[in-house]
Order: sequence, then structure tokens, then C-alpha cells
Amino acid sequence: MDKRFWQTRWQEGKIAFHESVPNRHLVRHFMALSLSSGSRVFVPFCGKTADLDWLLSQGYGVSGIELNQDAVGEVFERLALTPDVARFRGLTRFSGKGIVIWVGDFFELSALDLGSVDAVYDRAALVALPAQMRTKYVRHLQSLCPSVPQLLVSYDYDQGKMEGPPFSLPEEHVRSLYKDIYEIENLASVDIYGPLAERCSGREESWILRPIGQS
Ligand SMILES: C[S@@+](CC[C@H](N)C(=O)[O-])C[C@H]1O[C@@H](n2cnc3c(N)ncnc32)[C@H](O)[C@@H]1O
Repeated sequence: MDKRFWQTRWQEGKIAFHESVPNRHLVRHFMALSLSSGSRVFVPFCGKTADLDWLLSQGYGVSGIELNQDAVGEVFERLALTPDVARFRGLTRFSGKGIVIWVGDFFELSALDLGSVDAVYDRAALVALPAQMRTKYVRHLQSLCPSVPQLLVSYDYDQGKMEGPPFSLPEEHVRSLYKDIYEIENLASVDIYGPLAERCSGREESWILRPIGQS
């Protein structure tokens, strides 16, 4: 999926992926990461998710990156924060109390830009990408924040029955992408719910990824 695809989705309001309340896997399983209060969580491809608000409300700092600037503006409006805005190379950095969101391409973000983070929360980021982009995503994510644990929310459905995004990410793909870096545990597998359930049936899954040797 190229950048134009996503900008068009935002312009046309075709954002069924957006949930008005914090994601149920996040709320149920985030504590499995055993982070201490004040830890910083990186949320790639963050859109305008209410998950950011939830993470802040739990005492975490959040860093995100998102292509669409209006979505990021909405997050700050919702949080009643006036962002400090700064340009960095091709990216724009919106920051406020506890939160930094980069506007631009995830693949252009560097570890220096991002700074230190303690965990990754991936909901609808990896599954937003077609299979041929996944290795590039995983490698770049590792270059940004190596050796931090991750909560991953993904879908497993018959890809022959529906075109992505979101793309199906069966267990063997999760394992083959991350097996060299993480110990991988499935935390939940529930029927797909919400608007996506009208398009396909399958499983929505959450995974905890713990850096090998650190658990
Ligand atoms: C399926 S949505 C998920 C959004 C959010 N995680 C959520 O749960 O609502 C994928 C998001 O990734 C953004 N996106 C896609 N490609 C991107 C890229 N290369 N860099 C940054 N953001 C990207 C899109 O604009 C879109 O908002």
C-alpha cells in the first residue's frame, strides 16, 4: 500500500479501522509487557487511535508515527493539547505533555529521531502492509528500537476471500518474521468483530513478543 492509498482513505473518510474506544486487546493484555510507569511506548502507524489516550491515561509516554497530519491534529485536539510543531528533515514532529507523534513516512524515521522507547504496540500496522513489505517493516522497526518487547494485534482469515488491508497474518508468518528476535506467545484469539466482521470471518489475535534472552 503506498502513501497515496492511505491519504486517499483519510480524505474520503474510509477509516473503518478506527475504533472509537481503546482496543480490547490493548486494555486486556498490555500489562503482560510488565512495563513500569513512565515507560515510553512506540505506536507505529498510529492513525488517530484512542489507544494513545488510553496509554497516556495509564501513565505511559507515547511516541507515534502517522502519514496523515489531520489525524495527528485530531489526537492533540482530543487530548486538549496544543502541540509544539517542528520540522525535521522530511518529517514533522508534534509534541505535547507525554506524547510525540511524527507526521511522515515510518520508513524515513530514524532511531535518532525517535529516541529511546521501552515497548512497541502494533495494532493494524504490520497487517496494513502487504506480505512483500513485512520484512522491510520488521527490519526497520528493529533498527528503531531493538530489543524492546512488543504487543502485536493481528488478523488471521482466508486471504482468498478478501483483499487487504488489513492483510491476514497467520501464526506461521508471525513466527517466521519474529522468531530470530523474540520469544512469541499467543495471548488471545477471538472472532473478528466490528466493521471488519461484515467483510470477513476469522480470528483477531494478540501476541506478546519478548526479546530472546530477556524473559
Ligand atoms: C489500518 S490504519 C491503523 C491506524 C491505527 N493503528 C489504529 O489502530 O487505528 C494504518 C495507518 O497507517 C498509516 N500509514 C500507512 N503507511 C504508513 C507509513 N509508511 N508511515 C506512517 N504511517 C503509515 C495510515 O495512514 C493509517 O492511518
